[in-house]
Amino acid sequence: MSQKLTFIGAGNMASAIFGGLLRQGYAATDITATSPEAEALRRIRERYGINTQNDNVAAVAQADVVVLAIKPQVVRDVCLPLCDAIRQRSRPPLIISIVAGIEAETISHWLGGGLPVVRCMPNTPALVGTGASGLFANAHCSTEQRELAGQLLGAVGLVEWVDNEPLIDAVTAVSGSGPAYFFMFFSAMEDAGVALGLPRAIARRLALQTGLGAARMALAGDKSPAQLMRDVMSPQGTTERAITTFEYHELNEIVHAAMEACALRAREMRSDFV
Ligand SMILES: NC(=O)C1=CN([C@@H]2O[C@H](COP(=O)(O)OP(=O)(O)OC[C@H]3O[C@@H](n4cnc5c(N)ncnc54)[C@H](OP(=O)(O)O)[C@@H]3O)[C@@H](O)[C@H]2O)C=CC1
Ligand SMILES: O=C(O)[C@@H]1CCC=N1
Repeated sequence: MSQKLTFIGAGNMASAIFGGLLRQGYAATDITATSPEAEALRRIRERYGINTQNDNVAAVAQADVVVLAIKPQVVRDVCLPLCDAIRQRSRPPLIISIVAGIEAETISHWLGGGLPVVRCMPNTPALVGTGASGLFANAHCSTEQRELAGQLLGAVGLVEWVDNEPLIDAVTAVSGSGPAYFFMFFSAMEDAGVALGLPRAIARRLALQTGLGAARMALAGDKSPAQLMRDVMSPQGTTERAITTFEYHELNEIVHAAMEACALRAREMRSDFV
């Protein structure tokens, strides 16, 4: 994979992906990131050793792959000025958009139309090589471009393809935003552990290790998470009491409502920011 990658935007998610790629041995000299903030670019250069640019037009000129890693609010204003630079290319770059909500066709249109676009919904654990990304390729993508996008995101974690673009909103609700749900749950477990008398540092380590162990165990075996939950519950034991309490407070309904709201917000962004 010696493709020239340009990240438009060098924030949380871009640095999680290029940080993960660098950890996998991707050449720093093949990665460029852009930002309007000179100070942000200096920090990125110092920390990651990649190329930086404050001129998006110049940064896309030589790129094989352009990763759009800016906020949905600014994506239109960032894309429109890139249109000429992309049109002038004999072979247009592959566009990978990680922007929540905004459709591949809209992005292609803003960049000049008829472009190969892979919409990707990654997540921040990409930074530690344990990301989970959902990908959708538009009809202009070649098999090689699909494979390239899969390899790039695959270097930082799990890749799952969907063949229906609206499903990217569902991916956003499960894995794109998902790390935040677990961080919230870990934080709540830590606080509850402290309330029960544990030192905070110990409560945190126990909660995090338990999450890691539970995920590893579920991934390693054939049992469903629901079955694994039942396996922990001894009749009339402690876990049963905890699970009954979660059920009484309708945890399942809360999770459904939160994830529906998440997917709905992704859909709303199409009208808010287009
Ligand atoms: N964070 C997450 O967990 C995930 C985010 N996403 C998507 O990734 C995208 C980026 O999110 P995230 O990384 O969290 O956001 P950040 O705010 O951390 O990063 C966005 C970056 O874009 C920069 N930027 C703003 N304007 C321009 C411009 N004209 N040219 C180049 N760069 C510019 C910002 O610079 P400055 O700060 O100076 O304005 C900032 O560094 C979003 O569209 C989001 O939907 C997808 C999956 C997960
Ligand atoms: O909150 C957001 O809008 C982005 C998209 C998925 C995760 N963060």
